[in-house]
Amino acid sequence: MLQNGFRAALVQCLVGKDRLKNLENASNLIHKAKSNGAQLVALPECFNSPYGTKFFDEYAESIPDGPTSKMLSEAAKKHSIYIIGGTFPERDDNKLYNTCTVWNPNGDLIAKFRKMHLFDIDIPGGITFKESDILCSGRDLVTFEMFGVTVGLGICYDLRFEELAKLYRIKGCKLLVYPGAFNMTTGPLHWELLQRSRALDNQLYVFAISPARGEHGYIAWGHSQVTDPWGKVVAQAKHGEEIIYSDLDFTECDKVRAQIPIFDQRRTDIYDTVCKI
Ligand SMILES: NC(=O)CC(=O)C(=O)O
Repeated sequence: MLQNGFRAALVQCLVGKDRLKNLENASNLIHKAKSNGAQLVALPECFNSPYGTKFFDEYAESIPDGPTSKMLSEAAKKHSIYIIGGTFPERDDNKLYNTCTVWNPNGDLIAKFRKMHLFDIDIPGGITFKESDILCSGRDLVTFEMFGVTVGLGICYDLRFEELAKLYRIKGCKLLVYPGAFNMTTGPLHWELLQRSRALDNQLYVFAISPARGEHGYIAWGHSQVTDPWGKVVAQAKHGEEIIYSDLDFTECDKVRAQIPIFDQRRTDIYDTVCKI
């Protein structure tokens, strides 16, 4: 255990159409990350299925009953680590969600976050995507504790919404984790910039974990990334299958917060960010 934090591994796995192969591959990469000292392993958005509205229904599982939950729970327990299980389509009460699950070293499900802002965009000549054709959006901010640190969850498009990140900062988070699959249109300009912005605005670590870039269907940008509370990119993957590691030191959050105290300097007498839950 590091003195002021822990070692994290971001697993940028390649995802195909075969659910069981996807699970086996993720499980092998989790094993590898643990062998390299990871205490937290994080997976990408839609790691058990291709990313696309036509796939969500077919690959959806109820949580924690399906094979994807089972693999994540068993891997967390076997390796005695925390796992942020990327996302997979969740079925609940005949509705579908894009959902992130978190598992503790006993294999228990300790958090579940449903994508709050659905990815509905239309860039002519670039990309058109409408998650809301099939998915419902989540309504809850979700945090959990690990090694004394409060962690907040978001998924991909949620990264674009500063209000969500600010609410997590207000709730005491020092790490925000976004499994995400940006694409070849938005990825080059926005992926790194958005993560650095959320990290700098809120003076916390940000993780974003992408699938590796495939050749068919929705092409993910890749470049999974760790950004520190100063807004510096401290680890970044290329676009293929890869694991990146980062030794986190949460005293960096305390330092930047003390040295540049923007949180206490906010003019909440003029404006405010209100958490309604
Ligand atoms: N896939 C997403 O949810 C978001 C994305 O690709 C983008 O915001 O760009």
